[in-house]
Amino acid sequence: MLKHPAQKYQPYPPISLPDRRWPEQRITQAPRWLSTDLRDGNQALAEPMDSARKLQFWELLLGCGFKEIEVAFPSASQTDFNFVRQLIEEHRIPDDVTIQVLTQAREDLIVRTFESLRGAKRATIHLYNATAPLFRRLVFGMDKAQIVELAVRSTRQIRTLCEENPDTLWQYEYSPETFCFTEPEFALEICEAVAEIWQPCAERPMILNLPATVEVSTPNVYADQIEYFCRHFSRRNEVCISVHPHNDRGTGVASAELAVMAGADRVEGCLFGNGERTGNVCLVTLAMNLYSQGVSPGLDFSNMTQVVEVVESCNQLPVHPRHPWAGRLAYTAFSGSHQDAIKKGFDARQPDERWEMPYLPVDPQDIGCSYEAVIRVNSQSGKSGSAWLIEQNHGLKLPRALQQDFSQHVQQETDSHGKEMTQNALWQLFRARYGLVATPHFALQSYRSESQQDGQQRLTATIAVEGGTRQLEGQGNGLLSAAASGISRWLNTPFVIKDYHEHSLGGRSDSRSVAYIRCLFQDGSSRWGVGIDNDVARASLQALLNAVG
Ligand SMILES: CC(=O)SCCNC(=O)CCNC(=O)[C@H](O)C(C)(C)COP(=O)(O)OP(=O)(O)OC[C@H]1O[C@@H](n2cnc3c(N)ncnc32)[C@H](O)[C@@H]1OP(=O)(O)O
Ligand SMILES: CC(C)C(=O)C(=O)O
Repeated sequence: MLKHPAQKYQPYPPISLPDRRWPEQRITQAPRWLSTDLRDGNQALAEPMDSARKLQFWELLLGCGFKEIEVAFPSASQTDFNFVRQLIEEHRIPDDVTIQVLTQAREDLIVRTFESLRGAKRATIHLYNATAPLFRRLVFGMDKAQIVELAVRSTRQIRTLCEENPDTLWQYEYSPETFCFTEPEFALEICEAVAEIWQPCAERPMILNLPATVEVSTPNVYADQIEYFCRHFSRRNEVCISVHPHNDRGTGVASAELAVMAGADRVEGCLFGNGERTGNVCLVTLAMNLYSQGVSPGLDFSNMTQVVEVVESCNQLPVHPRHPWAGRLAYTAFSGSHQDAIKKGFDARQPDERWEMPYLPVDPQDIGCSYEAVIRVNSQSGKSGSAWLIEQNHGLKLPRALQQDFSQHVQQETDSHGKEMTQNALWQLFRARYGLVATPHFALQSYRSESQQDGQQRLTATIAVEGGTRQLEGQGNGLLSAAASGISRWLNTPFVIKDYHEHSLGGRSDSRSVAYIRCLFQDGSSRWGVGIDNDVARASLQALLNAVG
């Protein structure tokens, strides 16, 4: 890289709009959406979609609720042409959906484009030509007037062809490609000239699409350009202003949002930001950003996992695991303090309340995800993460001190191999540590307890130990203290019960109880045991045996 990049690169001059109004605006309703996955997305793939993949993507877009879909560049390839024919001839286009196709401003290509649309009930013809100085000079070798004439001539041809095919409800879209680095006055001039030919009105709808073909400025500059255009375009009320942000600087989403604040009515983009170079703006992100603010996006991503799978398969490109809202790690916390806050959030949550959840701006269930992936455990995790998983998967509500104790074992384990602990591995570790195994070291077989006249309990129990059995006898002011005194004598190890907790195990079909006991030994060490049984007394006694076993 250069030490002095200014010798090679310069910023595009920002527009002067000191009385800009967009910073005060709020987005309170969704814009019109156009998916260009099957056109701009498709043209950026190493292997463009065949008709089967296009059809699968088309069905997905309909399922998500898109009403405007750019389906092809019909004059580009037979595949694209045939796809448009297939949609029309097989009556695959719902009445409330408009297909859109793109063409260059070239007579033969426009004719071919119209051929592809024969018989369509409604369609948008999308014409583009680049307007920026660099492209005028380098690509077209034309001056401003010639560039305007190119757009005007093609618009006239398109209008004539539309009039010759009155059975289709036509909409016209014109894109001054490279709008974002075209002189603002010239972008206005060429759009005025095109609109003069088309004569937009309710019967002849028109979209002016102002693309950030290559994202070259900060999003506020793009917003200024859009606001300037909206304020100065003479037929503003007769046209729909659309934006088409690319993502070269990684700020495509911000550009689109600020452009909508600046007056844009419509946004073109692709699912998960596929498209030329670093992609088109991601429509999933835009829609979910609105949703997270309580604004209905008019698109449905209730089954986000399926949307990701279909898009990955059609584009043959992966969706990044940390992609906003949709990546498989987008709702996952590995780190301890995040997990702790999330667990507290879920513990405090009341049904039907407004969503207030630390680190989770939307409820993963709204997009079809379970809470399972919300917390995953590795060496960065603390007590709450493991406790959450044990509770979610097995219904055990671990007392705080046991959470801390278990967390140390988890930490040792994850530090030893440096990897994530699966939910199963976590549960196996818990069982092994606290005695929830098929044959505990000391296993309660049977017990009998009697209340004495002096109020004391007398306990007699049979314990399976190392292949044999052992009789245990003890007395105390309750069942557990009777067991503790018997065990102390038997093992010749004095200890006291420091913690005792029990609860029933959740669901109606589950009548079991779980007991948690911590024993404090004379040398200051302490150990936890856990017992689960249909009988709460048996659960407690086994928990005690597990703590000392
Ligand atoms: C920003 C965007 O995404 S725009 C959409 C881009 N998408 C695509 O290009 C995908 C489909 N394109 C294609 O299949 C081909 O480019 C075709 C069929 C359209 C045209 O193919 P070709 O005739 O071989 O031309 P080629 O691809 O080389 O295009 C360059 C020519 O078109 C001209 N051109 C480029 N854009 C336009 C336009 N919008 N209107 C008119 N002419 C244009 C160029 O000036 C150049 O002309 P020249 O050969 O006289 O110098
Ligand atoms: C054709 C236009 C809208 C385009 O794709 C772009 O400018 O990126």
